[in-house]
Amino acid sequence: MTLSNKLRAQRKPNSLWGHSIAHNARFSSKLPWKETFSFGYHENSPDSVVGFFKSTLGMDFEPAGKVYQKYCEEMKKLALSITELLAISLGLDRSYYREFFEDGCSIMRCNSYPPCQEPSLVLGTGPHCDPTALTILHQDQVGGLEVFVNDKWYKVRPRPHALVVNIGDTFVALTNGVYKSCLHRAVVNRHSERRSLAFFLCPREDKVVAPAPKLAPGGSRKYPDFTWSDLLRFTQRHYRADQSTLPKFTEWLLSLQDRTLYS
Ligand SMILES: C=C1C[C@]23C[C@H]1CC[C@H]2[C@]1(C)CCC[C@@](C)(C(=O)O)[C@H]1[C@@H]3C(=O)O
Ligand SMILES: O=C(O)CCC(=O)C(=O)O
Ligand SMILES: [Fe+2]
Repeated sequence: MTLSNKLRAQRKPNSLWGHSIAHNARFSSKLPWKETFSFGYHENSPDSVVGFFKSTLGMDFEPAGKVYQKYCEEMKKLALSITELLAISLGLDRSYYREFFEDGCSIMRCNSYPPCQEPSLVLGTGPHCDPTALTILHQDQVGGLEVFVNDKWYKVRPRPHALVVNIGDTFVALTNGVYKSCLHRAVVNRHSERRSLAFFLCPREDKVVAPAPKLAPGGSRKYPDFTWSDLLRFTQRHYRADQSTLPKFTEWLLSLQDRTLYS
């Protein structure tokens, strides 16, 4: 993407969609050493991705838009199939989460991590759990994704034709904490640019995120009901997603409800 196209596709304030360099329009410190290009995918609008590419980048990008449209269609199918396995693992009907997510608008993000002369001083993407439900990541062969397990960072080595799948915060709340979201980050290197494609499965914005009754015996709830729109807005306007997004969001939401209750 040329500089003029990056400027044309620049992410607008309070919008997730478009091109961003280090998120410098949103953050003033700990800027991520990366560029991103993000857009939404909704299977009910079959040319939404192609339309976005053409409108933000011009007619020359129609072929690329068609490729990403097809990619998103396949990622959505795969993500819904993975939710069936997760439902079965929890003793729920296999279509339980498929029905919850199938009419959602997912987020597609292209990450580019330029090489850095001082890689130990920066991070491509800082430590975080994805606020979304499920992430399917395709990374190139450069390497840089790391997960935090048992108090240590481990490299997730790239494997040709393999995808990385991780659970996000929304799925934690949907399972009342039975599943945990994966803490991860992306480091950079001195010599090569690294690229990754992240497909984030999300429910429709007005869907209420609440666990199946079977997962909250006796009404024992770890998280309040919320909509995906509530959590998305929290990450875009109030809090930079990190390893504590869900507890901080819960605190924020309950304080809002208290204020509303007693105002
Ligand atoms: C809902 C989202 C917010 C982020 C993009 C999607 C899912 C992942 C989130 C993010 C990548 C987590 C790390 C921090 C973040 C600010 C980033 O580095 O891009 C997050 C995204 C965002 O807020 O734009
Ligand atoms: O690029 C990667 O390997 C990870 C990116 C990521 O975690 C994200 O975009 O949420
Ligand atoms: Fe992530």
